[in-house]
Order: sequence, then structure tokens, then C-alpha cells
Amino acid sequence: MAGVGVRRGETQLVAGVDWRVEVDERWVVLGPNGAGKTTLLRLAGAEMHPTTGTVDVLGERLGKVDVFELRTRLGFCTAALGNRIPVDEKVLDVVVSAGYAVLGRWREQYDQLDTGRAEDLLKALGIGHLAERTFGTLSEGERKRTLISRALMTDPELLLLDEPAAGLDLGGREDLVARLTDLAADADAPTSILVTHHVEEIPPGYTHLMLMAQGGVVAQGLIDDVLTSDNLSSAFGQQLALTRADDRFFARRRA
Ligand SMILES: Nc1ncnc2c1ncn2[C@@H]1O[C@H](COP(=O)(O)OP(=O)(O)OP(=O)(O)O)[C@@H](O)[C@H]1O
Repeated sequence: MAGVGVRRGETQLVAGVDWRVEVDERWVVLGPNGAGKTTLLRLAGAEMHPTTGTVDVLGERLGKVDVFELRTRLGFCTAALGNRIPVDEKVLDVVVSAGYAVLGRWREQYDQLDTGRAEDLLKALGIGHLAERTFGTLSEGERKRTLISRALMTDPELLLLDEPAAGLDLGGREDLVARLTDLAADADAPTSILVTHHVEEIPPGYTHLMLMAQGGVVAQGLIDDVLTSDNLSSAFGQQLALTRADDRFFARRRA
């Protein structure tokens, strides 16, 4: 992204964003509510265009590329997508159908290869035993993991995760972080961008951080350089203390 701004009416959603994500990097986009994180992710996912500046995704310039074609190279995981999945959809079908860029099972027989891959992905995310269940019967954490499996189904070059741990309880969050840590360690895993509000949700193995506030970039770069108490305090507008243990991060307000 170069000089990127997005405006809707009188509202500036993001402004002045310069950002470069290289192959094999794993980025976290962190910031408070309304900071512009989802807007950045939607730009990266070719789901919106910038009002100013330029966005290149996987070497293609938004505005000049067929976004429908570009999106087949991306894995997008959002709560909005989860809400559109029919409750009676079988979990395995939710994942397999990603290959056909549709929601819902429309082809009677999927290739054996597709089914095998979907089963492997569900197993890798720890929910292989739920393949025959319907989506509506899953817990929030199981749904999130189904959606991540779905996003990975097409073997995307770029994986975009919008608040994957939102709504999960402590156990669910920890389990998801562990799965994302495994994925980050997998040499075949795609480049990824994960949006979150919470430093506790940063999986070990993620390399870079984009810290945002009020539509602008507070700091960006290697997590080890950028994730500091001072930067976090600036972004969230209060005095925060950051601690680190076992490659995980924790934040609290200073006493
Ligand atoms: N279509 C729109 N028209 C006007 N304002 C908008 C529109 N879409 C988003 N905004 C505003 O732009 C700002 C950035 O939104 P965005 O969803 O990118 O933030 P976010 O960092 O993802 O927030 P959250 O963490 O709460 O999901 C917010 O203040 C939001 O209200």
C-alpha cells in the first residue's frame, strides 16, 4: 500500500498508510476499536478500493485487476462470512465448497482429493471429529476453526484473518492461538495477516506488527521492535504495561 486513504462521506476510515508485506511474513494488525484495522484487511482482500493511493495485492494493482480472479488466490476468514453459512451445512462441506467459491453445497459429489484435503485441514485445526456435524451445532471456537480450514482449502497465497479469537472463552482462545502457532511454523503455510485488539492473541511465530489508531499507523515493523509499552500506550490512549512470557504477550493498565 502506498499513500493509502479510504474516505466514506465525511469520514476518513484510514489515511496515509504505507505498508509492504513480503512473502513468508506473518503480520498482526493491532489497534483499538475503530482504528481502521478491518479497512486495511478489506483492502488487502481486494474487497474495497482505496480513495487515494495505490494497493498492490500479490503483484496486482487494485483497480486494474479482475478482483474476482484475484480473490481466488486469497483465503479470507471473517465473522461476516460465518454468519452467511447456513446452520444446516455440514462442516466438511463448508470447507470443501471453498474450492468452488460458493457457500453451500451445490455439487453432489466433490472430488475425493478435495474431500481428503478438507479432512486433513479440519484435523490440523483439531476438529477432524466434527466433519459430519452441521455448522449450526458447533461452538464459537469450533466455527472459527472451521472457517480457518475453509480459508486454507484453496491453498491461498495470502491468508487474512479478521479477529479469529473474538467471542472465544479463555480455553478456546488458547487453543486457537496454539493452532495458529502450528500454522505459522509450517513452511508451506501462506503469508498471513491477522487482525486483533488483544496482544494476548498474537501467536508465537508471527513476525511483524502494524499498530494502528484513529485511521493511521502508530508504528510498524518487526514485532520485537514495535510491540513496546510506549507504542501500545500511544495506540490505546492509556498507560499500558506490556509483559512477555514464553513468546506470548500480555498487557494491562499501569497502576
Ligand atoms: N461505510 C462507512 N461509513 C462511515 N464510516 C465508516 C464506514 N465503514 C467504517 N467506518 C468507520 O471507520 C472507522 C474504521 O473502521 P474499521 O472497521 O476499519 O475499524 P476497526 O479497527 O476494524 O474497528 P473494530 O476493532 O471495532 O472492528 C470506524 O470508526 C468506523 O465507524
